[in-house]
Amino acid sequence: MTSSADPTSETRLPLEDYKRYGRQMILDGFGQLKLQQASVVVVGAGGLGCPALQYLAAAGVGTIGIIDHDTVELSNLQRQILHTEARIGIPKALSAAEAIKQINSHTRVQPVIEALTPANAAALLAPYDLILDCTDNLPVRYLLSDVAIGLGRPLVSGAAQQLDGQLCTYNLPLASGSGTGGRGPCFRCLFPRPPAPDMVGSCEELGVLGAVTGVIGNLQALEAIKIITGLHGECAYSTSIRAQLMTLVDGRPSLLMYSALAMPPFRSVKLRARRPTCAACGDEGQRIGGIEEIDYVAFCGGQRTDWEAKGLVEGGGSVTRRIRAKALKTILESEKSVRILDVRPRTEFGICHLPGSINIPIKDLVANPSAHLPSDMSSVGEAHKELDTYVICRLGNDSQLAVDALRSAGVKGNVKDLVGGLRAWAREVDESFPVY
Ligand SMILES: Nc1ncnc2c1ncn2[C@@H]1O[C@H](COP(=O)(O)OP(=O)(O)OP(=O)(O)O)[C@@H](O)[C@H]1O
Ligand SMILES: [Zn+2]
Repeated sequence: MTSSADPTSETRLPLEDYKRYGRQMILDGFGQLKLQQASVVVVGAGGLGCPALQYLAAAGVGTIGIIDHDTVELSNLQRQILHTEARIGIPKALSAAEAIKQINSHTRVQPVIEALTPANAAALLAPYDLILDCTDNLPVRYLLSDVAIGLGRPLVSGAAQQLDGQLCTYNLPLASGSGTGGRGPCFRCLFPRPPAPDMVGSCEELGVLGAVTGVIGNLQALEAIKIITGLHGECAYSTSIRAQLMTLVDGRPSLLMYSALAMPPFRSVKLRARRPTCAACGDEGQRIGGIEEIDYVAFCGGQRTDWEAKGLVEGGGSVTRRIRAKALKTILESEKSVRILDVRPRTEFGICHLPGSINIPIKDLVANPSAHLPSDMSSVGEAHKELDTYVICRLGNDSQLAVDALRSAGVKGNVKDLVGGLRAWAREVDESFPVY
């Protein structure tokens, strides 16, 4: 009998593993033992983390860490496929751990119910060979990139929103002689400055299709498996995955972009080499300093409080320009004629809307306010036409922009927007109104 299916390994796999993993072990150059000896940490057990965890566990990664502070909600189940109706309300890290143990009872699963922060990141991530960024926000993306450099770990980063996604591996060890300083670029090399906060939206605000996060999460697991097993390039077989990572990877990293409706749906952009002046990984230039001291949220332009971000409070706007749901209800129940302008996209208006409301999507309204107004609103100044107007949207942010646009177009009369949007309407006035 031969000593092992992995010709260079010193240790043998348990007998049943030949059966379990045989389909992948016969792939050219595949190192099952390396997967078993590897440890991978997945930060975020949401839309990307769930599919990634599922494939990592099924493929036989020996140790898997799961870091997430959040709990399972009903709105997660459309895409966060490891969680179930029965586990709503329990921490995602525990729910995902339970699910992957059912797939592979041999996996050592290490759930951590904590948010990754500058203070705890290095300690939480250090035990692992490889890091997967499956989170959904920019401050954590920068934090993970900086910590990955400090620890010398590759960082497989995914992002998905609406029908699009991106995949990129940062700090990837390159084959010697590639002239790129031994490692691929970090996130800061490519994005030294974060985009303006207004350019960044969440899945809650912009939407996302579950199968799209599935595509990117799967690709993250695949990248991790390629790096660990040596499929990424010429591999000097070693029982120590960390030692191996220093030498094995061949080829330049690239950014993979996926767009479900495009043809072809995948595009790949070769990344520039590591920037010598990068504040995080560069040899020259200013260094970022101690990670624990960095305020990543402020670096990314600050963060509106949750309440403000969700449009539930007045924010900077004047109170006289806004109305609360209960007050709007009283007005609608009175004899007074008013105009309700709903500025959500047409698809959302089609899902549900208030009776008698008119739909003018915010994009159309802002692009050319006077061209898209209801006909009686464009003839400004005629007293009898000056109906009171109430502008509504989903969360109460776009409606504020719409009021500004209407005023700048010269619309007079009483124009207010609904604080908290239709979300507040459902909560405060009509519980039967759909929340989405
Ligand atoms: N600093 C962090 N540490 C650990 N986990 C994080 C951190 N920041 C974000 N996450 C997690 O990353 C995951 C991102 O997944 P996703 O966006 O699909 O979920 P979500 O935030 O529940 O979605 P939704 O926007 O619909 O509420 C979430 O589970 C979130 O809790
Ligand atoms: Zn860098």
